[in-house]
Amino acid sequence: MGIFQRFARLPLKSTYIWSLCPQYSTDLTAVDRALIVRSSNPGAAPPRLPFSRVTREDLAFFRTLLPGRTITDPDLLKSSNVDWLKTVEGNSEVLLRPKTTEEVSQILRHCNERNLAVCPQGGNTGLVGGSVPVFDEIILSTSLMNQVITFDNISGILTCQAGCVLENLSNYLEERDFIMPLDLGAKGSCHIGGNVSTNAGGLRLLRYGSLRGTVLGLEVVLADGRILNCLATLRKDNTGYDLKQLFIGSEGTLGVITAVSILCPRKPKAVNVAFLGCSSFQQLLETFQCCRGMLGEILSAFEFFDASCMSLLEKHLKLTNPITESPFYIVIETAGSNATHDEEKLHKFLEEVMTSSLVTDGTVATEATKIKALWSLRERVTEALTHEGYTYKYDISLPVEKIYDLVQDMRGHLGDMAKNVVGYGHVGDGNLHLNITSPSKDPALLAAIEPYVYEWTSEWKGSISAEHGLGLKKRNYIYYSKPSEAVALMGSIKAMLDPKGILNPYKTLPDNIH
Ligand SMILES: O=C(O)CC[C@@H](O)C(=O)O
Ligand SMILES: [Zn+2]
Repeated sequence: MGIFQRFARLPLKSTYIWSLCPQYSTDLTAVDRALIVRSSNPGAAPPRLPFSRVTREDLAFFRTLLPGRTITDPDLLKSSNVDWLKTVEGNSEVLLRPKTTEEVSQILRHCNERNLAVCPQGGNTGLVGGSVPVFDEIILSTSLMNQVITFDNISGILTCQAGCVLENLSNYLEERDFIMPLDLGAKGSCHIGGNVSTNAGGLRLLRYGSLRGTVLGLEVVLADGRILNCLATLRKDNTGYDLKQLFIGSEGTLGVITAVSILCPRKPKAVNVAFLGCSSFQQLLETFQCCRGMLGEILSAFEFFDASCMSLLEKHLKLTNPITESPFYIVIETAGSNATHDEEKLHKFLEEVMTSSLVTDGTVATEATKIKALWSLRERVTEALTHEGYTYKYDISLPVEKIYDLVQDMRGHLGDMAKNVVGYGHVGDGNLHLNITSPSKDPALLAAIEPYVYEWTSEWKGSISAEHGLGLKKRNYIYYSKPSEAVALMGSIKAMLDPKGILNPYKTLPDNIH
C-alpha cells in the first residue's frame, strides 16, 4: 500500500486539545510515587495521542513550501527515526528540512492548524530519546539551517542559525581567535540549537558556566507559527522576564529554536592536559580540591572515569592507557593566556599531588595531537560502552563527595545481573554518568535499577538528569527532582505556549500532564 492510500483512510482533522490534568495534592511522595509505579515501565511510550495524520494535502503544502526538502522516502527517513543509541525508534513518514525561520514558522502554523504533531530534531545525538519521534510525528530537522549570521570580534558574540554543527562553529571561531563556551564528545554531529534546547553541559562547564549564562539571545518559533525574536546580543538586559530561559532546556516542547546568540571566550594561548591515576575516589576528590586551589583561574576541566571504563576503551576501541593501571583516571585541562605561567602552576600542582601520593602516576600533554589523544580517552567512553550490548544510562547530579558511592552501591545491589556498572563524568560539576550494561535489553535488570537509582538520588537531594534532559525515557521520573507544584506550573506554561501539545509530545513532561 502506498503512502497516499494509507493517509486517505485517516481522519482529516482531530478536535482533540490537550488539557491540564489538575494535581490537587501537595503530598509529593504518595501521589507522585504512585504515578510513577502505576506504569510497569514509566520510560516506555504512552499510547498515541489523537493528533491528525498527515494527508495528501499536507504533503502538497509541504512540497510547495520546501521543494526537494520534504522527505518521504522510508530509506532516507530511517536514520532520523532512530536515536543515536538505537534504543528508541519512531515511525515518522515525513521529514522536513527548512532553511529559514520563515519556513519553520509556516510549517508550525500549518501543523498547529491541522493538529499535526512535530518532533524538532538537531544532530540527533541525545541520550534520552528526546530527538526522535515516538509515533508518526513530523520530523522538523534543523540540518539546513547552518549559517553563521554575525560574529563580533570585540564582544565575542556569535549569532548563528540553530542547525550549525558545534564543531563547525568551534573551527569558525578558532580561526578568529575565539572558542565556543561548550565542548561535547558529540561535537562532530550535534547542533547548537539542540545543545541549547537540551541545555547541554559538556566538558567546559566548570570554566565557562552553563548555556543559561552564555546564551544571550534566542529566536524561537512558537507552536502556532509566531516568531519570537529575542535574539539580543547584549551582556546585560534586565527588561522584564528572561523568556529565553524557558526555551533553554525545554527540549523543543515549548518552541523551536531557530537562531542563537552566544558569548564566546577568547581562544586560550596555552592549553595543557594532565592525565592522572588515583587509587581511590577519596584521593581523587582531594586531588580536585588541591587542583582548584593551585590552578585557580586556569583550570578549564576536571573529568574522571573508572578502571572499568578504561578496560572497555582498550577492549573495543583499542586505545592505549598512557599510564600505569589505576582504579580511577582524571583528565585535567588548563587554559590560560601565558604558557610559562600556566606550565609553572601545573608543574607545582603535579609535584604536590605526586609527593603527597594523592596521584599514583600521570602524564602531561602540551602539544595538540597528544592533548587530543588524552581527551579521546574520556570522550570516547560512551562509544566504547555501546559495544557491550544494551546500556542503561543515568546522568545524575549529586554532592560531589557522593558521586562514586552510587556506582559502588549499585554494583553491590545488582551483583552479577549486570555485565558492567561503570562511573565517569564531570567531577567539577558534581555530575556522574552511571552506565550499566547487559548483553541485551533486560527488563529484570531494569526493574532492579529503577526506581532504586532515582530513590538513591532523591535521598541525597540530587538531580535525576544533570545535563541530558528528560526526553522520553526519564519524563515520568521528574518528581524525584521537582515538586508537584513545579511540574504543574510547567504544565501550565506548556498549555499556554502550545495548547494543542503538538511540539515534541511524550517528552519532558510526565504522562499525567497533558
Ligand atoms: O554516555 C553518557 O552517559 C554520557 C555522555 C556525555 O554526557 C559525556 O559526558 O561523555
Ligand atoms: Zn556528560
